[in-house]
Amino acid sequence: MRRKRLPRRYVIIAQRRRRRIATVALPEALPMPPRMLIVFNPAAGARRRRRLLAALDLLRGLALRPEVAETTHRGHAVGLARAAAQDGVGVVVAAGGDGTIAEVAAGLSGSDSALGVLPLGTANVLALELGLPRSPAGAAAVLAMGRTALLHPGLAHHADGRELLFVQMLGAGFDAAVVHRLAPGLKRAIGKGAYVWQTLREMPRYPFAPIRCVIDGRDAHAASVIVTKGRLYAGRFLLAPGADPRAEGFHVVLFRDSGALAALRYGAALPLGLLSRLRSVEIRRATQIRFDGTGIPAQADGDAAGCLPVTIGPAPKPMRIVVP
Ligand SMILES: Nc1ncnc2c1ncn2[C@@H]1O[C@H](COP(=O)(O)OP(=O)(O)OP(=O)(O)O)[C@@H](O)[C@H]1O
Repeated sequence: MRRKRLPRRYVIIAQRRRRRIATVALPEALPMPPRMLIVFNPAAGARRRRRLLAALDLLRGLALRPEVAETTHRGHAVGLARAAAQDGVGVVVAAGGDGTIAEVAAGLSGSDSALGVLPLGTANVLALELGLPRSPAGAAAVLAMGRTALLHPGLAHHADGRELLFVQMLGAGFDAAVVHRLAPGLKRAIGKGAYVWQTLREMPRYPFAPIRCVIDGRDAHAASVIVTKGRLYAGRFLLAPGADPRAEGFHVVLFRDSGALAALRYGAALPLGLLSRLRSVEIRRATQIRFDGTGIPAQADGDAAGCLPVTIGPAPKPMRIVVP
């Protein structure tokens, strides 16, 4: 059967075995396309190169001519994005997972360039948070439309003067220990299952040393903590109802109980969406946070981020992000 040709203003956003299953209508006149750079992390997620090519096909079909730069090492995306912003590139797209998005966002921080996202990572939490389509074609259609919203990243200050920008979350304690010890090869091979495996391995050996927290000037203690910009964690799991990366401030999730059994309880409550209802879990809204606890690991947007102490506040300026 011959397939009917759609007018150019329609974009196929999902196709399975040559059968079109969803389309999206673009506005009659697309805005003048800005210069676009796609920063591609070949180490993120799985089947990423094929998915990148599918997105590029669609963007080129819409007369967009994105350039592509491939990262060669951790942290490379920061410099690539910064150079593009200084060169006047209007949209810099992070093609990878949350770690790549955070690096591109750090490079764009303070500039007028917008952040775009092609979700090619393992968990893609920010993409889920913002309702970005996971299919390469759908994400490309969003980039073509060019609608933006404000994103309010967080900035972590380490004791040695290092600063680290994060877009989704910063955790300290047990979940950070899991991230620190996770083998990248295992994550590439089995995706999110690698986190479950590593969590089970860490439970009996993590020492659960107490973390001293100062949250907007008020003291608290916890076995583990997560400062989050968004509602979700590790995919679609509900962590902090009401949080939104497009809003200012943070939600601080305090896990008060320590030990392997408590970690197991939290791990079981998360996929059931019950974490925020546990009595030993407290969620506070805040704008300035400090965590102390020498040697306790930290993670930011799913990547190892050194150890405590760390002070967290908002990034100096919000940034624009391309959204559906
Ligand atoms: N060429 C590269 N080789 C190895 N690692 C890289 C390279 N480029 C970037 N990285 C690092 O890869 C790490 C993982 O990237 P990213 O977080 O985007 O993917 P992911 O972990 O699969 O996705 P998610 O965070 O959504 O689960 C980041 O720490 C990033 O700095």
